[in-house]
Amino acid sequence: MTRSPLTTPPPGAVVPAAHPEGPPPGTALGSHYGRCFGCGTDQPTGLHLKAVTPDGATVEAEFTVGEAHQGSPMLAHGGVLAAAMDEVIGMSVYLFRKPYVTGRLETDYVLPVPVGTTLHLRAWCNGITGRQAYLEAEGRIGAPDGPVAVRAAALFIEVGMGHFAKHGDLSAIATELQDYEVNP
Ligand SMILES: CCCCC/C=C\C/C=C\C/C=C\C/C=C\CCCC(=O)SCCNC(=O)CCNC(=O)[C@H](O)C(C)(C)COP(=O)(O)OP(=O)(O)OC[C@H]1O[C@@H](n2cnc3c(N)ncnc32)[C@H](O)[C@@H]1OP(=O)(O)O
Repeated sequence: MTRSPLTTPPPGAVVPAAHPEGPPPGTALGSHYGRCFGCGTDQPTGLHLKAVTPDGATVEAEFTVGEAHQGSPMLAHGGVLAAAMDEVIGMSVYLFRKPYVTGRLETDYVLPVPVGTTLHLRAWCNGITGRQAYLEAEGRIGAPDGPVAVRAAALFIEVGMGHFAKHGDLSAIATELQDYEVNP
């Protein structure tokens, strides 16, 4: 992965263990918010990522590139692929039971991805220090050990739930998120 210093964990960053109250290995993660573009089942124009955590600390997901995801004829749009990487990385950091937002997302596009392809996505944490979490993801074509088409590195910033209340929709948060540590 080509990455900038901004997404490279500094010395002293620690890779957290699975949270003791997190989902057990093998759990399907479902959607954190029904209208989410990445994973929401109530979002007709979304990516509908389906994710599982194999170990409580990383995420695996599948994303099938559809007709609506084209950038050039019958090939996936790079921004859509970046959104899929953002989503799977976001799912992985939320396993640590604190709210984070994407601060920076870097993407390497390695292979073209034709419409109809199922990308096998995997995301993991390379370290956390203070409010900064350093994460990485890859998308492989057709199988978990298929050729790598996309790689991403990200910096996520921990925020309090007040971030979503202040900038978003407080009532939706209250309805959808009863399961996360709340740090207003
Ligand atoms: C139903 C409701 C849903 C609510 C969700 C709640 C919980 C979620 C639960 C489950 C979710 C599961 C899965 C999630 C799936 C997908 C997730 C997708 C994620 C997204 O799609 S999310 C949308 C896009 N995202 C934004 O909308 C962020 C907009 N942005 C801001 O809101 C601020 O910008 C913020 C908060 C980032 C920082 O602001 P701030 O004032 O709090 O902090 P500050 O600026 O002081 O930065 C502190 C330190 O981070 C460094 N830093 C900050 N930003 C940096 C950058 N870009 N590059 C390099 N370094 C950066 C500084 O340099 C400083 O470093 P230092 O400490 O060393 O000085």
